[in-house]
Amino acid sequence: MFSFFKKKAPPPPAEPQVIPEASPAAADAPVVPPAAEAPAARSGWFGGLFGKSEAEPAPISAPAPAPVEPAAEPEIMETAEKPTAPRAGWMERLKLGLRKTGSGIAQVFTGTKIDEDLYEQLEEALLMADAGVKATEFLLKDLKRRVKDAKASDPAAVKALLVDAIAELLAPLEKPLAIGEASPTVVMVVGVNGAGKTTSIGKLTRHLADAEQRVLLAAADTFRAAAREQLAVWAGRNRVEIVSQEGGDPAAVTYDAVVAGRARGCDVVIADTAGRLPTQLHLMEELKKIRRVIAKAQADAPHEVLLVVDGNTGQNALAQVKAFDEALQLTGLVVTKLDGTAKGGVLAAIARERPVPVYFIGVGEKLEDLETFNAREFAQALLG
Ligand SMILES: Nc1nc2c(ncn2[C@@H]2O[C@H](COP(=O)(O)OP(=O)(O)OP(=O)(O)O)[C@@H](O)[C@H]2O)c(=O)[nH]1
Repeated sequence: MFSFFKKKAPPPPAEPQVIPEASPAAADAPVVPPAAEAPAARSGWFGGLFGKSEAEPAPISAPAPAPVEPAAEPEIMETAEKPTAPRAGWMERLKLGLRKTGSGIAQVFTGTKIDEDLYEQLEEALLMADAGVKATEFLLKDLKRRVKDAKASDPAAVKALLVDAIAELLAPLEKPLAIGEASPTVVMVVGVNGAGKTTSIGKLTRHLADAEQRVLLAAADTFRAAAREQLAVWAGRNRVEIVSQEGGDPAAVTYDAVVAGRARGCDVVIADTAGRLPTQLHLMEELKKIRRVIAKAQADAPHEVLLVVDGNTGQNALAQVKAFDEALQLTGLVVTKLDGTAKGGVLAAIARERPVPVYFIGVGEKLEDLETFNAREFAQALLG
């Protein structure tokens, strides 16, 4: 398992870089090289994550230079790099973010009696937080048992037992993203429009690059120029390479990227796919094709298929998890926008109904606003 963030000063902003055309000869796929500067020491957030040891850092050789030209900078990046006042600790941000979800639940425990009324209010509060019927029923039953076993006699003690119950329910979702067993580790990222895929890839790439991992991004959204530009800007900021192509087949771009990643000794290849609804069957077929084609480029890949879901969408997020999992056999989730949601209870619903591991949670728009998921901390933040 790996440890949580050690906050680092943000790196100086790099110039946005070109998105070159993907070449038919995959091994020679044009890539934008990372800026030729020494990578940061491996000391950060992903410290224990990689297969390679501290003593043997991954070799990072400078790739052949490629022509660069500036890409238009989308608004998001400006937000990401604005100087800000010192940030509250991420737990504070999560607590603040989940306050809208948690206040209704915490309110239940302000009385003096443990009675049926308390459990009814709690049921209502959990449903309002989008925990869903199944998880709500499960939690109520589990809580009643805990209260009986502990002979709890005041609501504050019941609240503490609810934290335990939620933490235990969410615990199966805790799993680290393993990088380093395959070379490269191929990560395919999917989700509906605007869920936060590209932003999360940017954040993840930053931490991988900080940990001396050589990353290659595949811009598999070949139709939306802004999406490619946004990814290119993240790539530039993170000093990593990118394979991109205007128009054409997203599967071909991804194939090129994986083959190029292998040829160039990259540690990680991350494919950013275009947003789509699971009801858009032809677009879901396109994702399946990308998945198949990745396996042709590298037999055991993709090693990770990550769904990015917007935590604000509550029960809809659960529906997305189910649909994308059925189509693509997800290996993990990134749950974004937990920094201001009234629907944070959806993680309980996911744990109960489709327990796909939550690798990361997004708690803001900035590069550092990505955290590994910890069930107990989440439960504590939820109930303040
Ligand atoms: N508050 C908050 N905003 C976030 C978070 N993650 C992403 N966002 C914002 O959500 C918006 C959409 O993010 P994108 O990364 O562009 O989403 P996407 O899934 O790549 O979108 P498409 O390419 O259109 O499918 C942006 O404004 C991000 O800044 C988060 O954890 N918290």
